[in-house]
Amino acid sequence: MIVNPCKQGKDARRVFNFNKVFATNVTQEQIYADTQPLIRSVLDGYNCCIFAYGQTGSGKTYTMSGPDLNTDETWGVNYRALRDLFHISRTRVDFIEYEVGVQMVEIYNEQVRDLLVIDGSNRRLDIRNNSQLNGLNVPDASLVPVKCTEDVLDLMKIGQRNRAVGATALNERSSRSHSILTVHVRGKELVSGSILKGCLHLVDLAGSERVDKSEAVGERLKEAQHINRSLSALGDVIAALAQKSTHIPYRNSKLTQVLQDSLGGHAKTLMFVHINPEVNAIGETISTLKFAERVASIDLGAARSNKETGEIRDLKEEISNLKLSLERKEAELEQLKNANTRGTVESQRTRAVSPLLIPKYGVSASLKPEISQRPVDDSRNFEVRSSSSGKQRRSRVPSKFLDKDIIPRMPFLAEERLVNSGKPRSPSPPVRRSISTDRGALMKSRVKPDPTDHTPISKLQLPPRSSVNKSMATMSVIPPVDNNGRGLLGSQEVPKPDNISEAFLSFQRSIAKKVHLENEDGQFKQVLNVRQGGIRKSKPESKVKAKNQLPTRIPKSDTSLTLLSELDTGGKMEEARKSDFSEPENESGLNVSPVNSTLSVKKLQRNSARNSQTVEIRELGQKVESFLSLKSEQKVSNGVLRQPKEGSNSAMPEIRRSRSTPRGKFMILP
Ligand SMILES: Nc1ncnc2c1ncn2[C@@H]1O[C@H](COP(=O)(O)OP(=O)(O)OP(=O)(O)O)[C@@H](O)[C@H]1O
Repeated sequence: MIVNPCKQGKDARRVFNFNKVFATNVTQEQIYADTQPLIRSVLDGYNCCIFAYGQTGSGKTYTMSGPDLNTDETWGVNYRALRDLFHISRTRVDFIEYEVGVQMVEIYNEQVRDLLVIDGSNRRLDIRNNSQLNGLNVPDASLVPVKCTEDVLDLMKIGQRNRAVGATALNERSSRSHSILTVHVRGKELVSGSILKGCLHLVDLAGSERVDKSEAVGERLKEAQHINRSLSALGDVIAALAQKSTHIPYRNSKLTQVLQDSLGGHAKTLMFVHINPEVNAIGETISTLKFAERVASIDLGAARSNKETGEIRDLKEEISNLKLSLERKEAELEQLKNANTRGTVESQRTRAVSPLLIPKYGVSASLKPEISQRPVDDSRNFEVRSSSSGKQRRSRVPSKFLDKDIIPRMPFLAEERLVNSGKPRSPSPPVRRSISTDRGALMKSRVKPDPTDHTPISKLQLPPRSSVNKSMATMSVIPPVDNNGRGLLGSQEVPKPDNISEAFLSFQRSIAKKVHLENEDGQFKQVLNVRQGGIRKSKPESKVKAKNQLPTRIPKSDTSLTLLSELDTGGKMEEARKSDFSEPENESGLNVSPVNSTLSVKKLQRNSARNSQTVEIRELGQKVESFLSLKSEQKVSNGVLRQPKEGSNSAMPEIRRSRSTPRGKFMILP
């Protein structure tokens, strides 16, 4: 209870609640007695923090360090704590092996300085709040191992000599900085091998002061401002912690940064609050006690021991090793990605150059489907189909589509620019030009020809056109070439109908051989049935064989063939089929006159002319008409209808050619 003698009644009394109140007559040993459990906790692997707070001249340094180091009776908490620490560690020597190290820093004018230096250097130190450092918030500060109390005393003397102290009106030896003595303890349990890590922060804060009372000017005033500011930041942190705020403003001062783990972590924290018993200091006393009351309301939760069992340590080591391994793998993966990106771009260009790798209709087992099927000049679509991710897409995009942002950074294209400088470009169309330019560049980079030879890609000699007279299966691997023997690289052309017709005619011949009609009349009927969409009904075997030869195209082709045939002939073709053309199989055909047959063929001719196959259908009509005329003449002359065994072979190719027309046209549809 604080009694203000200047006031009367209730206003003169203020009551505060604390864990312990020490009167002016208590000894240093009595004060330390309540602190000792924390020291034991440090040896058990806990982090602890003891700091002294109060206005200037209130006795903080007296409590923490003591007035005289030469007399152990007046030793403060720091020495007593370390003395106890060594004493307790010695009692555990059979179970735990301890190592103790000491750091001592000060925060002066918002700068962290090492107090355990003997060369007088005032090096600024950085603060790193990392729980892995286990209290080493200032890792660059000197960490001096100590074995006994004498070692600690020697270090304390060094630290006190280095600490900034100045005389003010309130304290002739006023601490102008916050002093932090950190004791690091590491214990190893001899039986289990477990590791205990604890640290103890012993903090002697600089005292808050009213500048008008301390009469601080100049450097003292600046120090006082820094001190008050940092203590205000400490008050903000304490208030935020007390209110369980989501944001704790640790970073507002070096002091709160250094003490972050102790204030808001899993440490055991004790605060000595010093007040000045003088009546004229009652204002500062009441404000200090209010602050202390707030600090006392903070619930830090359960403290946590830093004890690592053998398993945990092994797991941590394993995690650490895995992290290192993962980092290495990621680095390797990154290198592979970079290499793959370069390789893919080059490979893409390589494929574009080779005529064997870009057939429009060919199928190569070594190629991916999207590559073999893509239209050569549709590189953008190809890219979309062949890429599953943006990265791949970017790496595989042909350069002509990305020349605005990627090409300038590619060295081999820069090389190309040098090669092509001063040379006119190929006169080919724009689309082909862009493609041929890339290919030409790549060819140069791969083959390394004579540097004076800058032949455009459009003039490259590609393999000559292969024969198409074998079968459709061989046709599928034919490199696409035009009539001049050049490859169809980058061209939007489609093969000319003549070539396809020839190729398809070869295929039809092959089909015809496999069907192997026994006689020419059978062949004749076969042709007619095909023309009228009846091949599936009359000769299902031939269709099956055809399917076996064309695994992908035939089914579609057959369907379309039927549709096209019906479209070509219409219902009138049915009449033609029932009339003269079924004559060899139907005895009633004897009644059909040549005139009717000719009329039927002419009707077929007219219907066909309405469609796109006019020329070939007309030719077919003419051939059949002449053939029927010949038959009519024979029939008239002999009076008996004979099957045309002789000479029919010579006419068959022509008829087959007409049969192949719709199928061939279907095949070249894109
Ligand atoms: N319990 C005490 N018994 C006797 N003297 C004391 C006691 N506490 C403090 N003093 C004396 O009061 C004076 C100021 O004490 P001290 O320097 O410890 O105050 P401080 O809070 O550290 O001040 P500052 O914040 O300015 O550093 C000292 O001369 C010290 O000897």
